[in-house]
Amino acid sequence: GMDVPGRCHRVEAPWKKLSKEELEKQYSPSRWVTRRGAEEALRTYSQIGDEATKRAQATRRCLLDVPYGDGEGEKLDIYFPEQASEALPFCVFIHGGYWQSGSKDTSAFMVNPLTAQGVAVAIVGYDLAPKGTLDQMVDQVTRSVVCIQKQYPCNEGIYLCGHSAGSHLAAMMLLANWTEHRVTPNIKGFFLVSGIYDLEPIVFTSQNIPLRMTLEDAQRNSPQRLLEAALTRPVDPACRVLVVVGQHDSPEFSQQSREFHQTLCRGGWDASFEELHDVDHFEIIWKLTQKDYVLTKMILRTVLREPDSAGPPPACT
Ligand SMILES: N[C@@H](CC(=O)c1ccccc1NC=O)C(=O)O
Repeated sequence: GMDVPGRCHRVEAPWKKLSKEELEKQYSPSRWVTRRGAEEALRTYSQIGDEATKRAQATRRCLLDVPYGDGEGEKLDIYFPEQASEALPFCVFIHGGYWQSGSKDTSAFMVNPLTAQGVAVAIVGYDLAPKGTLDQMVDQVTRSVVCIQKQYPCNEGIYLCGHSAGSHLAAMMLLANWTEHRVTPNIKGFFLVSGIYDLEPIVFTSQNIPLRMTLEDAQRNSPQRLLEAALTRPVDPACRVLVVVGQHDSPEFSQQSREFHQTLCRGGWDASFEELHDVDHFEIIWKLTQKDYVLTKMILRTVLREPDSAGPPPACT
């Protein structure tokens, strides 16, 4: 109908006007790569992740398969800087793969450049669909963060980084209720890379076959929707949120990131948005293996920013 000025109305989401074929294409990241074919892009992504993980395990002190729960898939890997210390910043990475592919064992992209600068990196494993549901994955990531806080109570900040579906899981931590876990993680920042924040359109694509999400499941697990509805302000106003998307991500992915950033700003979060020049959905993350890549530098600049000396000393047992 006609928009009534001054009235409260919701604009129909643009994706609802797309044909089934177009919606499927918008939510198929590999169909938007520019320098190689779809298959080759996916193969290269796995290969670079695999090599980076082998290199990290061969050259860094690490704890592999640390359980954060009783489930088979509830394990994380932690990689440490050369300089041993209890008071380290931690970057926690949640891999992508549409909640149905990928593994912590092939996702140590950022480990070498970050640990070289004194940042510990944790790579989280979680139960993929169809074994895991969205609700279970969100709970698993929540418990993995709790586990790191309990294991390293003197940490100098926990920074959550997620890619694509992993960025969705990371974003859900903006809304986590920590009180039931009897610990509040020292989360100081989020790096949300090429993520999906409104899951509703996914329900109508082939990606939903193994996920088996109902519309209610999608709504309950959409940080975009939850943040719009939340009346709460961020617990820590100093917590930074960086929302990034690749120039060659699909228009729908780009729009999801822009809208989520706007909603974060309206909710009082210290959020910024960047579209990264000349990278696609996969290059944006595999280039984190390079210390001079723009996103590697953004992460390091944020994590290594001078610690706040004005605040109270960290409660450390
Ligand atoms: N079949 C998907 C695969 C995919 O989307 C993907 C693969 C690896 C890492 C992240 C991905 N996307 C979102 O989580 C595609 O069309 O590219």
